[in-house]
Amino acid sequence: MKVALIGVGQAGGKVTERLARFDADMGFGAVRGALAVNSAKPDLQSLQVVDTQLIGADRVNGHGVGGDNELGTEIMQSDIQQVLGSLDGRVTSSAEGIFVVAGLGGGTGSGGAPVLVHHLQQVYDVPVYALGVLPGRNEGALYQANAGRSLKTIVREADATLLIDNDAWHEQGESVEGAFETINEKIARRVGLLFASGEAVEGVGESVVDSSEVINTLRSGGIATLGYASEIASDDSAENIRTAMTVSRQALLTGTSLPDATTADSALLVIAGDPEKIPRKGVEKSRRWLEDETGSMQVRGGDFPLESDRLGALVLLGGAERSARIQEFMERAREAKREQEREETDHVEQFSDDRLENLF
Ligand SMILES: Nc1nc2c(ncn2[C@@H]2O[C@H](COP(=O)(O)OP(=O)(O)OP(=O)(O)O)[C@@H](O)[C@H]2O)c(=O)[nH]1
Repeated sequence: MKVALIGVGQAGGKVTERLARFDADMGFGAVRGALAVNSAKPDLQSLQVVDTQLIGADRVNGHGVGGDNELGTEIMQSDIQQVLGSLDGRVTSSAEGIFVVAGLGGGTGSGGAPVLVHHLQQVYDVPVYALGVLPGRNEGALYQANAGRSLKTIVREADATLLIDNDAWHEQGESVEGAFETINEKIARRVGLLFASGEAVEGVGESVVDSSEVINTLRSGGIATLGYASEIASDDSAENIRTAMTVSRQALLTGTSLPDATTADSALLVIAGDPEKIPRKGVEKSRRWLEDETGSMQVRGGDFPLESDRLGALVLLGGAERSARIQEFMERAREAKREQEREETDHVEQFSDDRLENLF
């Protein structure tokens, strides 16, 4: 799937850069243009391969919005024409979709990404998707509350929102902050493989996945998730039947970007590996298993021929917002918002509390 990427905010920019690099290093050619937009100048200066656009300089002078996502929204609204102008030539006629990438818990990305998606929808005919990063459980209340509001708005505006939970793809024991590098790398590899599905394919066969399958799976709208797992493959494809099943199961159950999200409206199973080693029977079995597990009648599938000694499974779910994980997150975000409001009232009330007398 040929895509144009726009990262908003610090996380958005870093993830976009990783994705663009992975795609270029692998020679896939799926990323057709990449731009990072931010109100913090130093964050943009640290990026090397993507083009950059500073916004809100008149309001925050290149210093970022410090987690104020309402300010992030305002800044994007005021500078939207500049951002759309910078995209001229990047969203070429070859892009089949646009992805707006952002950490939903901060300020610039959280507030700005939904506005950008809204405007892109008016300008471009191709689908506009969001790639949103949810704060981990241990991140503070401000992040949770920001992400709740941002997610609600971006889901309304985007054709689909692919969610990555910051708790999902890091190693046990690693702090979330220390793990950003690991998480970003995994996002780049997994989402990068999804984009490349149907691109740069040699010896196209009937079973090879086409990028329209990705678009059709995302047509369910709402929230999408992506899972991945791989194992060393045997040279004999018959011996890989069990491997195909194992990696498909792991991709959905333990390798997913949004843990515990298994109920979905649609799904796509991509089996990546050396075509000689991909077991047809194993692929069929895995697909039937995925139908049962997701409860979806719309399970698509296809191969992604790759030179590799491993067999990998990518599982994309569309319309996964009914999952318990999303409900749990939204409750966390609402509680964080209530907590913030209580603190604000406490701050005001502590000066009207008459247990301390005024001086005069
Ligand atoms: N996966 C991942 N998440 C990140 C990264 N950097 C920040 N985050 C997450 O993104 C959220 C914060 O968003 P940022 O992108 O840092 O904030 P911003 O949009 O630049 O907004 P301001 O700094 O307030 O202007 C938090 O939930 C972080 O955990 C990163 O490199 N990778």
